[in-house]
Amino acid sequence: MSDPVIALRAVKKSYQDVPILDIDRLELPAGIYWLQGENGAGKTTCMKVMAGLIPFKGEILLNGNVSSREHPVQFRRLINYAEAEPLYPSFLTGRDLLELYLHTKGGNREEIGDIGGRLGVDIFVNNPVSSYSSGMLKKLSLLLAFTGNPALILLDEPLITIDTRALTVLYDLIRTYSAKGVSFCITSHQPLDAEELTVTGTLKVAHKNITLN
Ligand SMILES: Nc1ncnc2c1ncn2[C@@H]1O[C@H](COP(=O)(O)OP(=O)(O)OP(=O)(O)O)[C@@H](O)[C@H]1O
Repeated sequence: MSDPVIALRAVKKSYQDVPILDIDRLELPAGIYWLQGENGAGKTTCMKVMAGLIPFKGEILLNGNVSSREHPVQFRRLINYAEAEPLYPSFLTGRDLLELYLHTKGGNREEIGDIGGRLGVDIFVNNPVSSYSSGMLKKLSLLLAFTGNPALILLDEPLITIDTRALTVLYDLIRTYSAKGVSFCITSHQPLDAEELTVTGTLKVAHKNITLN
């Protein structure tokens, strides 16, 4: 059997000594996962931990052997994260950020250009992000999440604020990338459209733990 795309081992996360996550073991085979939980349950914290963006105790393995502890650079190259409410330095343009991501994460420039066009990011990509609406920021963050060659893409509340045309494009992108072997973990308080996406499983965050159904 193939290695899980992500495996959490004894992962603990606290903020100022307040425990938020305490996950003994979680292994996810490749697929598309819907991460559920009440407000404040720890979904965003879990994504930031998985993405290696905030300190935590324990270890996470990607593709069976890339360790958050031992191979932090390789680890971050294999996982992309789009925030629920993205914030970028206001003086940068979307193009600056895109170039930075393509430079650091790599990936197919032509493909990213095509996705930018489909999401409608190309229209405003040369403007400073300070001029973006919340939906424009969201579209940019989603585009950035598809740069590089990730094994796993974490999308935090991707359905909110984007228009219906972009939503259709996003569902199509998730299906296409999933067919190419990329896994997804998606938080959404709204149900994911079952006609657009077949999820592999649902993950529930509650009582500091995550369970897979
Ligand atoms: N930087 C921080 N400092 C202290 N506490 C934090 C911090 N970020 C989050 N928390 C706390 O951690 C808990 C989990 O927050 P988190 O944002 O992960 O929840 P969530 O499941 O994503 O919630 P929501 O559905 O409302 O977005 C909450 O109790 C929150 O108050």
